[in-house]
Amino acid sequence: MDNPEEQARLLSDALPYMQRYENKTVVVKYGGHAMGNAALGQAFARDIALLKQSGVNPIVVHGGGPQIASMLQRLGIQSEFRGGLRVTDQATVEIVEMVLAGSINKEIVALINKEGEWAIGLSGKDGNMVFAERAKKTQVHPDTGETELLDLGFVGEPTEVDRTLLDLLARSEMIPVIAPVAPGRDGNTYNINADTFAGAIAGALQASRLLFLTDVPGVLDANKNLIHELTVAEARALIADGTISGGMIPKVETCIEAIERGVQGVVILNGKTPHAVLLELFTQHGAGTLIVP
Ligand SMILES: Nc1ncnc2c1ncn2[C@@H]1O[C@H](COP(=O)(O)OP(=O)(O)O)[C@@H](O)[C@H]1O
Ligand SMILES: CC(=O)N[C@@H](CCC(=O)OP(=O)(O)O)C(=O)O
Repeated sequence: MDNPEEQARLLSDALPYMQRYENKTVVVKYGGHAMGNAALGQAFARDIALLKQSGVNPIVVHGGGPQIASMLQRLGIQSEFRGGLRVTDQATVEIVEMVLAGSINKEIVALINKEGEWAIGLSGKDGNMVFAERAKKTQVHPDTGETELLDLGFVGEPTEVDRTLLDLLARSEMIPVIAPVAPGRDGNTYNINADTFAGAIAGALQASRLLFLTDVPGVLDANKNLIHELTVAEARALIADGTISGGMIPKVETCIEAIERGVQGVVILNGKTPHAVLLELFTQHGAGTLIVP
């Protein structure tokens, strides 16, 4: 773009938004489906670097469901999902930790560092940041109609979040990049759904924004049109009437919980749109669905 007038207009439109988020914490959940190709990954890393350079305190929580699936397949380990969560035995949790806290985490760190920033890769285990307990998910048995506890193995729910390390990093040049794995007080390692993990971190930090980068433009209505803004009550109604289904249910439920914990606004947006994070935070109309109290 060479037109100086257009450049000036863009800058003057963006500046008030940049000031609005100065010194504010923004948690970005980078989903495995949003990690498309190398160019998109670099555009994401650039957005995170630019947020830090604009005075925002960005925190990245990443997933990696598809990447875990392909590694399990390569190793010949069967895997299944119940209630949207991966049933995780001892062999699986070792692979989950290896893929999430090992390869994916370091790839994202390297991409951000390539943009001239100082990212640091962590999991819930570092600095006693997160402790988890065995997830207590229930489902209604299709034959008996009784509510039963799902046996998901080492799938965890965050029960304690200590913000000491994250507060320290916020005062430094470092950008935390966190894998959703955490220890239990029982000595086990737990696999935590990345949306749930990001919600817990954003809640503990009372974040200004929590962004969920996925592979759809946001929450879609019954006619598949993007809904730009939803209240908690409207979101609940869309779950109840079936407009929101599948993987979008736990995502929207996590949004609602995060708002109830004090996060000011949660956005679901398409991570496959280049520079989705910048467009969401620094333009008037944003890019996805904003869920507000
Ligand atoms: N109302 C809806 N609006 C948007 N997506 C929906 C809706 N209902 C169900 N979905 C599904 O939810 C999916 C996103 O959830 P999920 O696959 O778990 O994302 P991620 O892996 O990024 O965490 C979409 O790809 C879409 O198929
Ligand atoms: C318990 C559980 O299901 N954990 C997820 C963790 C990764 C994740 O959530 O990744 P996405 O955000 O890319 O889906 C898993 O094993 O796939």
